[in-house]
Amino acid sequence: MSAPSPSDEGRLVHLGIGNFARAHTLVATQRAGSWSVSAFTGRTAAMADALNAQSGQYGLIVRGAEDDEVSIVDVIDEVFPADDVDALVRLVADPFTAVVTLTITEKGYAAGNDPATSAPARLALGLKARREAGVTEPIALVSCDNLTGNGEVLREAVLAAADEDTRAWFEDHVDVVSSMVDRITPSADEGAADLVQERTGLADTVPVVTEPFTEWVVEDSFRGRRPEWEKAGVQFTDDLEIHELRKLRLLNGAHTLMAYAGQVAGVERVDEAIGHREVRALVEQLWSEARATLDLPAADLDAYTDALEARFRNPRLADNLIRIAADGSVKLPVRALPVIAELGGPEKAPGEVAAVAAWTAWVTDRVRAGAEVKDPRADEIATAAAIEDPTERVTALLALLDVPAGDPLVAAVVAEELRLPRP
Ligand SMILES: NC(=O)c1ccc[n+]([C@@H]2O[C@H](COP(=O)([O-])OP(=O)(O)OC[C@H]3O[C@@H](n4cnc5c(N)ncnc54)[C@H](O)[C@@H]3O)[C@@H](O)[C@H]2O)c1
Ligand SMILES: O=P(O)(O)OC[C@@H](O)[C@@H](O)[C@H](O)[C@H](O)CO
Repeated sequence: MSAPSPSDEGRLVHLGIGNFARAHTLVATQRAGSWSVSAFTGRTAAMADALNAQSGQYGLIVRGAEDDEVSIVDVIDEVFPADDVDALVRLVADPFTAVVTLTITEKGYAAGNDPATSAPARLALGLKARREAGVTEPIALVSCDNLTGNGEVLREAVLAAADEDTRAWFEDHVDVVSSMVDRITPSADEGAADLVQERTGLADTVPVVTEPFTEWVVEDSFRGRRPEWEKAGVQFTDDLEIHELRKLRLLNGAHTLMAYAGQVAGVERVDEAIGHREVRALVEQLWSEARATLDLPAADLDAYTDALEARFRNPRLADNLIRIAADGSVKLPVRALPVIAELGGPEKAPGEVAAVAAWTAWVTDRVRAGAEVKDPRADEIATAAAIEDPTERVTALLALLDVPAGDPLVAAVVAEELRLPRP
């Protein structure tokens, strides 16, 4: 860990320094070279303490189907806890800072206007300070979360929390950039720290395990400085939407379905879920529906889903379904429900209906077993899942996804729950 080097061309501030940013966007930033990185945790101080104790370095294990490649990533200058709002305000106001990237999870964008609990609100305070400091160079805010139009979602969240003068200043001084990110990054397994120590000598309490595949497609809309991410294979485009939809509907859509249907069927990992005959059949069905909404050549989509299947089958990645199962109430409304609507209703989209039914069945099983459901609406989910009558229970659960009572999806989900594979 160090101060910015005199040869650095700018500073990137990252918000939400979890596993994914350390496996993907920060690796690309290291490869681009010549940029200083300051990072913030999303909520607790734990990752800041851990990374600062090892000078910002960490081990990266790229886990292929056959073997591991281990290296040290050394791109971070300093890590701050999320509640160090003064540090964020100082860094965003500093003209040397030109880019802010975010991996704050989907729910982080709906966290409201209180800087104590909302990253977009903290960013709004930083932008206010940048305006007051008279900085003229545009700063780019780059969302790297799994949301359609993630830049637009970020813009709305920041503007909702900003004061009137900053809102007026925003368009001329802030670029909000959407991006599609892809690299499956599970939680590190217990042997990861030993492997890093053995291969690199680094005593690492927070190693990262990821897959060999990596893709980052970024909207080409920066007016100010940015890292030369092209050097790391990043693609820039004027038409991001199709890249986003392809990835979110085929990869994340299948992940979401497997997360719930796989656990309901009694398996724990993604490779087990895709290897489960009936769960795999549901994934095939969901893919055929999602493909019908994507304006891409069939051959490209075949190649994409074939590659996805191989990635899901990686027997060494050990990606636990419970990781992917978090926050269903936030993801299903932007992932499954739009495909159901675009295809003309539940009867036209049984694979997407299965994803919703697998969620209602899974949360019901968890609540009744007294197990945790990680979700910003966990309390409401617990109340709804405890209802005895299946139609009333599904109605109450789907209301949390903004599906009105009496919608045809309710009956479709009640029926589909009974067809889901069980152990
Ligand atoms: N892991 C992957 O395979 C992967 C791949 C592509 C994209 N992503 C995106 O990255 C996000 C983070 O994934 P990860 O693997 O790093 O998870 P992680 O659990 O390792 O890290 C999550 C980060 O988000 C922060 N966070 C959580 N809730 C927040 C909130 N309400 N407000 C602000 N920050 C919050 C956490 O503090 C942490 O820094 C995902 O939600 C997804 O949108 C992940
Ligand atoms: O939290 P989600 O549902 O957006 O994502 C969970 C996984 O699908 C996700 O982390 C993938 O591993 C990732 O999107 C692959 O690039």
